[in-house]
Amino acid sequence: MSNSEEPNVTTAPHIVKEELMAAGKWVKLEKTTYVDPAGNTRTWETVKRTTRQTNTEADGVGIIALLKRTLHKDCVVMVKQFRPPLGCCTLEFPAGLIDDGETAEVAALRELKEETGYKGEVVGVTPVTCLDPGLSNCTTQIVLVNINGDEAGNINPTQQLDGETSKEKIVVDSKVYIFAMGMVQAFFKPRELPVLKQ
Ligand SMILES: Nc1nc(=O)[nH]c2c1ncn2[C@H]1C[C@H](O)[C@@H](COP(=O)(O)OP(=O)(O)O)O1
Repeated sequence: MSNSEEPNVTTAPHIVKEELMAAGKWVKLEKTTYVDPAGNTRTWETVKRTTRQTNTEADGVGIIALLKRTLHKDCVVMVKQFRPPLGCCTLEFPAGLIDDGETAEVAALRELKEETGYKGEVVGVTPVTCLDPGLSNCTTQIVLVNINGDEAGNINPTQQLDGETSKEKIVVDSKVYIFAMGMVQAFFKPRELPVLKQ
């Protein structure tokens, strides 16, 4: 009890119900009824993928692949592709959905081969991370991969991405942008935190 004798009602925020509003083959829209941190019952419009596998919390994988070659600087492999939701090309890390029965590691090596032609070796994997939590429950695991660029199969890799990409507008994926900012920071100001100026 507080001094004013009012009961101190604290409610942990939680989901009350999820109602289907519309569904397609790949995604669905739900009305999520929830109790917010102040104890108020509210609704939210939530997008979900229909493809999430039962044995994983992640919808897909993103792949940070380092191409390592003798007498070359290491390169980070990226993919330029036309993305229908944006109507233009994007610059992204290779990525894709996790198929039935796959681990994040297996999905990452398969998607890397499909999208870039490179055969890699997994060196690390993150926990499940969210992608756009104000819109969707979509999640990804980032898989770190090394590519031995001196290996015969990795010298002239062949992509299996559809069609031509345009040379016009390109939107950079936020994960790529933040990664690049981190690299610049680490290279040019390794002792300085970007927000907490010393
Ligand atoms: N939201 C989507 N709408 C579609 O019409 N089709 C979609 C959506 N998401 C995925 N896909 C299709 C397109 C591909 O044929 C397959 C596999 O995609 P994947 O390569 O695993 O993932 P991305 O490279 O990130 O598209 O799913």
